Amino acid sequence: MTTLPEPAPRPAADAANTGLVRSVLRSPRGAIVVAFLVVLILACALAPLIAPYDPLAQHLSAVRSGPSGRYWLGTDSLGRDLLSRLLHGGRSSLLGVLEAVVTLLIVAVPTGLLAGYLGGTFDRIAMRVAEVVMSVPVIIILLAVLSIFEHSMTSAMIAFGVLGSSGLMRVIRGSALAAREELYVTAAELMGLSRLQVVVRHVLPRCRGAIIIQASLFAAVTLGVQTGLTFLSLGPPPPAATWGGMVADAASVFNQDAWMLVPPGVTIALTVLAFGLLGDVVRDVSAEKYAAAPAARRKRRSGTPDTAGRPEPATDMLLSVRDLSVATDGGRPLRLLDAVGFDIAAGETVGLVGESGSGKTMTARAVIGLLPGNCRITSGQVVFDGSPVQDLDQRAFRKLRGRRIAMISQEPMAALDPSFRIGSLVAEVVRAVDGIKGKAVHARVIELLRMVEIPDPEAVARRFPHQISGGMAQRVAIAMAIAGRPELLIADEPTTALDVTVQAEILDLLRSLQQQNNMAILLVTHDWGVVADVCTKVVVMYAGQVVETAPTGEVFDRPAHPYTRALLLSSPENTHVGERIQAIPGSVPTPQRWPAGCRFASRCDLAQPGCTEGAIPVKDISEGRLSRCLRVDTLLGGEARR
Ligand SMILES: Nc1ncnc2c1ncn2[C@@H]1O[C@H](COP(=O)(O)OP(=O)(O)OP(=O)(O)O)[C@@H](O)[C@H]1O
Repeated sequence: MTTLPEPAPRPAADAANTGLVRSVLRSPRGAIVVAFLVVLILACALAPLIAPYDPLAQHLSAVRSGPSGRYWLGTDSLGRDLLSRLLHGGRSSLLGVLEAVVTLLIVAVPTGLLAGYLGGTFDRIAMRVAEVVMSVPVIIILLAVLSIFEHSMTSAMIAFGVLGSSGLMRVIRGSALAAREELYVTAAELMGLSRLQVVVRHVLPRCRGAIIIQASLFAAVTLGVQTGLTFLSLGPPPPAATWGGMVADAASVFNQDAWMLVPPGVTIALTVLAFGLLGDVVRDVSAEKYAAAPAARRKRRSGTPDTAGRPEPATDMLLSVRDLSVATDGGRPLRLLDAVGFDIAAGETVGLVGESGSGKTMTARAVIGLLPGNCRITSGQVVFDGSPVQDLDQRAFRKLRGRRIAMISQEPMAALDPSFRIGSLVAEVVRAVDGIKGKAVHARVIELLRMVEIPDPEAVARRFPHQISGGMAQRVAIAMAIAGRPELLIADEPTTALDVTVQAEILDLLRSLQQQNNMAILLVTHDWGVVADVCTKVVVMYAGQVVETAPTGEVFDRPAHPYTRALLLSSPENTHVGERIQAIPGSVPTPQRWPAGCRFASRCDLAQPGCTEGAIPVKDISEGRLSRCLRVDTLLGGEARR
């Protein structure tokens, strides 16, 4: 194995991994806002210690005195010290804001995360409830609460937090929906992490920026509402010091003494501004961070694998897929996989081949129990090590996934969460699949990185995903996949995103891991070179069906389906320099347009009228060879025109 080149550091992406708090503090606006809020909160919290006077004490000899050495901000109409009242009033105001924001977060964060991540019924119910809550007139509810719990600002603020939560819930749901599409979230699921672990570790951090922004804007609005309520004497009754009450006192004597309005007015305005600005700063910093992070999104795929033939699963096989059909949910289900079937023996490498859209990925995902949310298995069986697994619920499947069956994808970089160091990502999987803790985890992480032949694993473990090369990222993804010592590894085009030299290294690595661990591999690929290199058997898929199954050697010599033959002829490996690639005319029909009869007929030069008249049965040609073609005898007899 050749040594991997040292990856060039990519400084532009460093920001992506800097802590959000540190990034906020580094921005001048952020530093000023945070400093202001910290000083204000501390001053109000320490009011009993630092306020110069009792906020209720009346100094009748100094009524409306204006700022002076004795009363820094002056006094009100009863001679009470404005600074002391401001500090004490701030305690109840800021406490009220805290109560509302905490309520908001308690209600909105879990609901939004679960609605976005789980989708389905929970999402629909949560969204309907949110719509109802949003349509409720807030001020009426607050007045009702205050009339029931007289002068209880805490009750009003909790009610306000609940009423405000639907907005934040929808924002978080949107972020969670987007995060759910990230490859690294899928990868975490594939590695066997529980849903809670995936949500807390990979989805929640993606929503963190949105949560902070919305919470700080909500704090600004809450302060305004609360001041309004205390202004109307609906909060703590006089003579208690409140910011709204101070504004009300000042307003009543505004014509005689305008100054009294300045201390509470400026404090309220600055505090509202600070909360609002904090949200802005967090938004800007988050935008920079995510602009720097890898933007790869998981592409939605419509897959259709197949294999038909023997109705009974082979009991001596590690994996036996039989008549597996997958369709979309909903009123008009759309069939995406049609009676797919194939077997994989322990330690065997099977290539799943076909053009884009033929259903390879869907098959792979059905095997590992992670179909897209809108798809489900409608019939057939997936038998793993003798037990049917197609009906297992997610909890039961998680015991298999990452442990006995693992998967790696074609975009390793996108499968690694950019916010965590490599060591931490691998450790997370090790903890989940091995149940070990402490120093043993680090030792296993290094062992795994060594197994995938990463030079200087200690150093690589400390790097972030953007600081390693694509080839090294794929090695890390393989290390995570083999952490649970799987018996079956599904590799979905593991080398597509890599350059040729690195492709060869990764294939070598897969081959050597397979030999060391007797691990079976289902290799999804477009590349006949890869098939020839590592696969013992080939399953060819077209438009949601398996059209041919054959030992690798035989498929190259004598393809038993016109589609396989056309695929081979269109492969660059079969084209000589200066020769045109023999592209297959037309394209794979989408599941909406699958024709009756042979789905390849419109592109096939051997097609005859009988080919389009009805479903084509799978023919057993010889030991290990199946073909879904009526003209297979002609094809194998060499009468084909090309
Ligand atoms: N969630 C989905 N809902 C509806 N159709 C889907 C969904 N995912 C995939 N499909 C459809 O299923 C078919 C097979 O898709 P699949 O991704 O399995 O193909 P593939 O052979 O793996 O292609 P590629 O090599 O491009 O990944 C496509 O027609 C695709 O549009």
